[in-house]
Amino acid sequence: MRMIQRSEKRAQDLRNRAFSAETVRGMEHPLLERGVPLMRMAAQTTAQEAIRLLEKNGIHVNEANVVLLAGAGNNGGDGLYAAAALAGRGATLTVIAVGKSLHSSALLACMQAGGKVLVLDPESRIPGTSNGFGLGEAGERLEAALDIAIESDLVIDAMTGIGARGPLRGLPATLAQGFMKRAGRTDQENDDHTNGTVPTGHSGAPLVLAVDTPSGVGVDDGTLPGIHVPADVTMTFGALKPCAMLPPASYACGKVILVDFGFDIDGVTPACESIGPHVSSAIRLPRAKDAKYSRGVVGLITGSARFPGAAVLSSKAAARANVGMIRYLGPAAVAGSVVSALPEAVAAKGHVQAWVVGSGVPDAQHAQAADEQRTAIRSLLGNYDLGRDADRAMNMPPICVDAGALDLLPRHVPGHVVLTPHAGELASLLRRLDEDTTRETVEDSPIDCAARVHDLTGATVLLKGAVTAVLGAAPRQTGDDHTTTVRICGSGPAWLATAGSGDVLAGIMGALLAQQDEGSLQHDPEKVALTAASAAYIHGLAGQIASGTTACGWQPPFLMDPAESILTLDDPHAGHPIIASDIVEAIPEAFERAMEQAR
Ligand SMILES: NC(=O)C1=CN([C@@H]2O[C@H](COP(=O)(O)OP(=O)(O)OC[C@H]3O[C@@H](n4cnc5c(N)ncnc54)[C@H](OP(=O)(O)O)[C@@H]3O)[C@@H](O)[C@H]2O)[C@@H](O)CC1
Ligand SMILES: Nc1ncnc2c1ncn2[C@@H]1O[C@H](COP(=O)(O)OP(=O)(O)O)[C@@H](O)[C@H]1O
Ligand SMILES: [K+]
Repeated sequence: MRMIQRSEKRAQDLRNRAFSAETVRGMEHPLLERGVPLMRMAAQTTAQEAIRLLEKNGIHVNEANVVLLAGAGNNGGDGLYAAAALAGRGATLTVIAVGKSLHSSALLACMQAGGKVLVLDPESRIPGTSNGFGLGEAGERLEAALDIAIESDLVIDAMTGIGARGPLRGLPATLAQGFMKRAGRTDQENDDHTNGTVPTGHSGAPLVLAVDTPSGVGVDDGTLPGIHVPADVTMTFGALKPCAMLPPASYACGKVILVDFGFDIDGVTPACESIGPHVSSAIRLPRAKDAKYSRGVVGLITGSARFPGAAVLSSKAAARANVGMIRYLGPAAVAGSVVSALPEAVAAKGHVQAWVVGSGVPDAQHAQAADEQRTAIRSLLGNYDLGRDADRAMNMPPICVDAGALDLLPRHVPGHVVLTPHAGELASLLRRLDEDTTRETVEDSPIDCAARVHDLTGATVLLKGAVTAVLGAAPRQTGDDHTTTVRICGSGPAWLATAGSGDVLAGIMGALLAQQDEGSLQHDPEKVALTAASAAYIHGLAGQIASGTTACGWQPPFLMDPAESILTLDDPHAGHPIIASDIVEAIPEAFERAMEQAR
């Protein structure tokens, strides 16, 4: 098989961009026209990974019991050829046919290699198998299929790939439901399997290898619309699909291996993108002629008598994140704590290049009627109200609106207003905008909900989570009156879920906004989104450094060439607990690493 020619840039683009199913089909087309055997390439690499995965778990392929869940489409075809290769290497193979038909030549290959086929649909017409059984027998066959699947070493899920439409239905849904129940696998458990680690021997249940996409995930929108089969490893072909990048579907993919088919992705618009490779463009290196003011000044109205720590953490984080100075402008008592923890902080008014407001400030529900901080923030945010004075709003410095300031946001603001809610805060924001939303809705459809807030307010929205999503405006395309880019950042380890972590992010955000050339963000929402995502990336990297792990919310996939044999995939160190102050300490090294990664 031919080797793929791949520049470093193409490798980065492949690993950090995901394309819709339709776009992927468009990229497959010219290769299929030229007779490139894509299905064989997909199958061969899948078989290789199956062997590696089994061996990693102490099972040699010729002793392995493998079950293939095969759908009627080409995804089933990929799976059948892969399974045939495993049977050819001595594995005991059972094919469970969930559709009315199977890819005929791939099925033949399986049968010739000694695979047994168990058909579940009484109305199926599959050559070489017994047809025409009744509903009673169908039920028995389903039970038998589940028994075999649960007792196997490896389940290869080839029910649906990019041809999936809507939630899983019919026999694939029933089978998935039964399998998940017997395996005792919950979504929660699979969340724990992300972060680039392959679980070994989870409660004796079989390993799961997904072909192209786990069956049941929302391929294009990254949702989990119903029952699905979470995978330990997903082998995906040609290019990443959004489900391998966007939460919550990305959590169901496990470790992702992308087989490079040689698609020409240059100039093809991705559906979503991970920030990784672009972070350094948001970092302004100090210059010979710099003085502290030209490196950027951050103004903070954060913390409160109740949460003075948030003022300290956000100020310290901003001060460490490559700016010339920070101004702390909260109440005198809190300013005292800030200055004693950070003598570098200036507690006096003056010009700033970016603002951070709201971290550790009470929201409307918890504040006293005349809360000093909220009054100051309300008055500052009023300047960003496009409905009041658009010129003024456009000329204000960029601002990070966090936590308690989110409910003070004017209805229409420019893109250089960056909101940093977590799921609960985004739900409250949507309710304030008259949308009936709960935290659960946001967790189920985070991208959709964040896009909604961006559409309704105009602000750039950074929704925090294990995978953080940034929704901001994209350059307008001809014919479109509005487009939105979806950027994700998955550099943060789960150790970041600790009190004050969000305050640290807000500080880093203010510092990154402040160090962009003055006036450059106000008319460049694309750059704002990139800067916001970069702040989340550095925050995540600092979390990795502080906790001693490289396991994180989203890892770019491993790239594999069809001609390659077996990859070595190391599991990351688990790391150790941290407090928010540890993240602050690690910020300078995170900057260094981000710049090194760009070289
Ligand atoms: N083009 C190529 O040569 C290459 C393609 N490649 C591979 O092909 C895959 C795409 O193949 P595809 O287009 O055949 O669709 P596929 O994912 O098999 O799904 C169709 C089947 O799913 C079923 N189904 C759908 N929705 C469902 C639901 N909600 N619930 C239940 N069932 C549902 C649907 O049933 P139906 O709707 O017809 O009843 C039909 O049976 C791609 O992901 C990659 O793996 C690679 O090998 C590279 C070369
Ligand atoms: N499981 C996780 N994995 C990775 N990062 C996480 C996880 N949970 C939270 N984080 C990150 O930690 C930060 C928590 O912020 P926030 O919810 O505002 O907490 P707090 O208010 O306690 O500071 C966010 O940046 C978020 O993305
Ligand atoms: K699949």
